[in-house]
Amino acid sequence: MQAAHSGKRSGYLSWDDYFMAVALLSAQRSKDPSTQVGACIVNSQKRIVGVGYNGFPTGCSDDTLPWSREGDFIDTKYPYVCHAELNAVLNSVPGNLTGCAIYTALFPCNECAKVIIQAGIREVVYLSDKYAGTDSVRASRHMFEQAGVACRQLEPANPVVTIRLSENG
Ligand SMILES: Nc1nc(=O)n([C@H]2C[C@H](O)[C@@H](COP(=O)(O)O)O2)cc1CO
Ligand SMILES: [Zn+2]
Repeated sequence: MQAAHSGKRSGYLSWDDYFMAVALLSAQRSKDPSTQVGACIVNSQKRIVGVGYNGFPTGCSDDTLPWSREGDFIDTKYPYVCHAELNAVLNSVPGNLTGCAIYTALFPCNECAKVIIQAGIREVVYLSDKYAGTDSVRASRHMFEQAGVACRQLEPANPVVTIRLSENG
């Protein structure tokens, strides 16, 4: 006989972990061999209004454009790749992002910081800050501070979130 449940399930995902996990799941779509980034935009009603990951613009081939990090600028991924945060904003459902939060796997660069601020997003929640100290991140932090966009590093309640797509194995 199954035990009767008298209370709610424990161990469910917190909102923060849930939105970051959605960002990280989106990152799994990235073709970038070195850094996969995902982002998830959430409105004040805790509804997801946009997701994105880093990749080349629509119609630009993942197989012809370069994924290299080094060499002449034109031969690297950097001039071509759209960052996860930019894609999350551009992919968002038509409407207003004012007052939203963006969950991102990696602290935003200065270009995405401008997009985030101009879109009216008021909070940045990030996991990794692996490029802290670079000019790009310093400029982002400077702009976020001036624009009053709050930034916080997520301390996940659940360090691992498992998603099983098959009942077997
Ligand atoms: N916040 C970010 N969002 C992103 O989507 N990216 C993307 C751009 C590249 O595709 C990749 C960084 O590549 P690498 O320099 O670590 O090999 O992550 C990078 C940053 C860092 O500012
Ligand atoms: Zn960026």
